[in-house]
Amino acid sequence: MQTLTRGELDCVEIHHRGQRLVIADQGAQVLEYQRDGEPPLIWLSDQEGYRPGQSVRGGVPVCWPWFGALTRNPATLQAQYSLSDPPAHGLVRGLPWQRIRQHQDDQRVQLVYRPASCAALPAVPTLTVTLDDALTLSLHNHNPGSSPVWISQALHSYFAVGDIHRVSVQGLDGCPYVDAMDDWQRHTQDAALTFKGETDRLYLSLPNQLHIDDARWQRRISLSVSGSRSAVIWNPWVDKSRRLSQFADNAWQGMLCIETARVLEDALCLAPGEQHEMAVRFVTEAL
Ligand SMILES: O=P(O)(O)OC[C@H]1O[C@H](O)[C@H](O)[C@@H](O)[C@@H]1O
Repeated sequence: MQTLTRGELDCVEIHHRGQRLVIADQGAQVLEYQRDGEPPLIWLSDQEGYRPGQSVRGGVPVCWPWFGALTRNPATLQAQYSLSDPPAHGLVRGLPWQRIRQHQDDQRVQLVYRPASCAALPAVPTLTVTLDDALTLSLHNHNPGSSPVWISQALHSYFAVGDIHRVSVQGLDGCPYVDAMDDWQRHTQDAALTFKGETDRLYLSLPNQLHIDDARWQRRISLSVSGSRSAVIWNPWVDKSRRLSQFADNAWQGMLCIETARVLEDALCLAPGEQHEMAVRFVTEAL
């Protein structure tokens, strides 16, 4: 394990059992993850400035304690805040986090992160990053207060793909989703998901495994999930790519976000003293 900087951000780089992982302290954001002999598994923008206070475009930003626009969240969750201009994706992705524990042996490396200050946060988030023969991210919530707390969240994972036109997502068949590109209407997924334009959907009632089949790179990425039944699937396609910060005009062709989440009616309500854990493990195999 070694420390390094990317732009103005402090990071750690880990090499373990044929894998390379880079994590920024800011936001406890995984930036890079690659397995020897494979293309990157996690996508990272080549237009990134790595600035304090600004979420890095790519990697795995932690969206917490709300996902997306606050106004798209359940009313009980919105009512917890009186901010004039609440940021998209919550409060912590541009904050400094601290490494509060770390462990390394021959089998695994584990790093545990928490925001440097939780005083202004509604609960306490902890991100555990575990690298054994694969990468597992686990987002833990604890409500230490005396009132219930509503939270929506996502591990906003940007996956690297060979060509988005030749990608399909398996495991969604029959699942309901809300389509942000269709006036937030509800639909039901029929068959595998393929990509033919801007895609921004919130899926519900998911199974605990999804697969990204990448025909160009002949690779399947499997996501094994616990503590979550929802995910956001996003590709900005042509026009939105031009409007996005830190994002090349053609970058949409080589990325896909599947964001393990607790959104919409899958949002969390933590009773006083309650804890919750949501985890996702990324495994690859040849197609
Ligand atoms: O630009 P950001 O705030 O990082 O958001 C990037 C994207 O995140 C999610 O996937 C949302 O569903 C999209 O609507 C949004 O464009």
